[in-house]
Amino acid sequence: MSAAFSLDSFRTAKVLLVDDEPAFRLLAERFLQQQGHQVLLAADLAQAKAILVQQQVDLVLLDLSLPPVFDPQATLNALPELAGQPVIILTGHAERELALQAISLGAWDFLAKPIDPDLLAVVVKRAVSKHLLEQELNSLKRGVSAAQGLLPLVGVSPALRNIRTLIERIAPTDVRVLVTGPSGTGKEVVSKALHQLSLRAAGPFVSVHCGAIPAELLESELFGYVRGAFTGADKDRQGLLNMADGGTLFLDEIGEMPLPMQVKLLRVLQEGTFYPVGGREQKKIDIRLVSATNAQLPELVKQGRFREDLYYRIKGITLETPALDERREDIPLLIQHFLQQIAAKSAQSVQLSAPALQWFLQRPWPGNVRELRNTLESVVAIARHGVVQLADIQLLHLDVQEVSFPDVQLPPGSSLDEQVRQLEIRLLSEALTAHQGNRSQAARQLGLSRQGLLKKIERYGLQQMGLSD
Ligand SMILES: Nc1ncnc2c1ncn2[C@@H]1O[C@H](COP(=O)(O)OP(=O)(O)OP(=O)(O)O)[C@@H](O)[C@H]1O
Repeated sequence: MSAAFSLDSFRTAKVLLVDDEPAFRLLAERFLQQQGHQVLLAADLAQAKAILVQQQVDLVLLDLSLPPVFDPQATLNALPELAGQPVIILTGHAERELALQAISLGAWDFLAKPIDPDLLAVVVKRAVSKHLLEQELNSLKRGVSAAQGLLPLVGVSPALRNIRTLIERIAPTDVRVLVTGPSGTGKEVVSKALHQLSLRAAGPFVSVHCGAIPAELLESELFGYVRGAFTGADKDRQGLLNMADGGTLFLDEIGEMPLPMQVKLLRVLQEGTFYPVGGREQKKIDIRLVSATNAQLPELVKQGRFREDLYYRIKGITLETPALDERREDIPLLIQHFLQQIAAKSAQSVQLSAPALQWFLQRPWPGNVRELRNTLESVVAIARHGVVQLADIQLLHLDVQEVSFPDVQLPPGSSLDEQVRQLEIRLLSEALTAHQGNRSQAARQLGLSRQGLLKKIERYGLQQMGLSD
């Protein structure tokens, strides 16, 4: 095991002790401090929740019988609100049944009072170590994704750079995000990146295509149902909301959600609770909501097809993924990225001949990145000897005549600097794509020193191209 995982190298753990007996609090506090933990004290649930709003702790020690009602069941009902760190239940012998129930509700362990200090020390250390390890793992995962520059989100255009920066800033928060843009521009990729870089990365990412599920099924799919709720419901079934608990719920094509369902979703977002279809037991969930649409939601609001109150609830921060034709400098990188993916799947290298590459670079892509990817996959499938020729493309696209070299179309009205930047990116990525990411060969073709090429690669963020020496 690497040094990064050694438990001794972890920071001091924060333990929150919730117990109404002042003498027990005092003794337990001293004992836990001697064990090297930092201790926070609360006499009831309200105090405990107030502390948890203010700061993160690594463990909660929770007495079941707390003021003002001293009802262990009431304390148990609050367990989901304490999720986020392990909870150890402290209980009298008579409450053993309740303690077992607590474990089934997600508590980490339970200790019977009077408490054996040695046992307390061991159980606390085990729970705290687990929590710190999980945190370490999450931060390593986030670090890896960040170091890879959000690899799944390929692109060097200003729009893509902007989206990447925003993702890095807002991913660790729970702010709701609405991703808008035409079909196939990467809205789901953006949503997944938000999840991967969030504190919820170890939790589930549940994707729901609101337009693909028939209106009459959407409610039971989202909320789940109880046995007997309708004909055919022969047992309880969890809904997608429940499955996303602790993670991210991605509502794709939210503009297609039927109005009655919008009302129900609004209630979940306002209260954080819902009832399964036919059920009486309220469920509580902790999700981060990311929604996506290719529709103009404000237009749908004006037409009365989308609730205004829901629009403002889901909007949070809006990220826009532009059409591929508005950021054509991303095309060579995307081609290289998809070629590498195809090669990894088929375990053999694939490349485009120069005319084939030009065809890809010159063509409009109304279906955006999805169309580019599908087209690439289909021409690679019919190519021979691992090289796609223009003739292969002609077999599938009868309109292919010939391609012109070099074709440098730049957005009208852009400044000279911007035109030079785009032209450089384009020529560099074309050379790198033509040589399958080999820097030395690309430098030779461009008449640059290797060092000069490396500098430009760094300046334009072209490291994403999967480079070799
Ligand atoms: N920037 C990108 N980097 C890498 N792959 C991308 C990028 N953008 C899109 N893709 C790929 O393009 C395809 C379409 O992307 P995605 O499904 O995220 O688009 P979308 O905008 O959500 O589409 P729709 O509106 O139809 O649901 C996927 O295969 C995805 O992996």
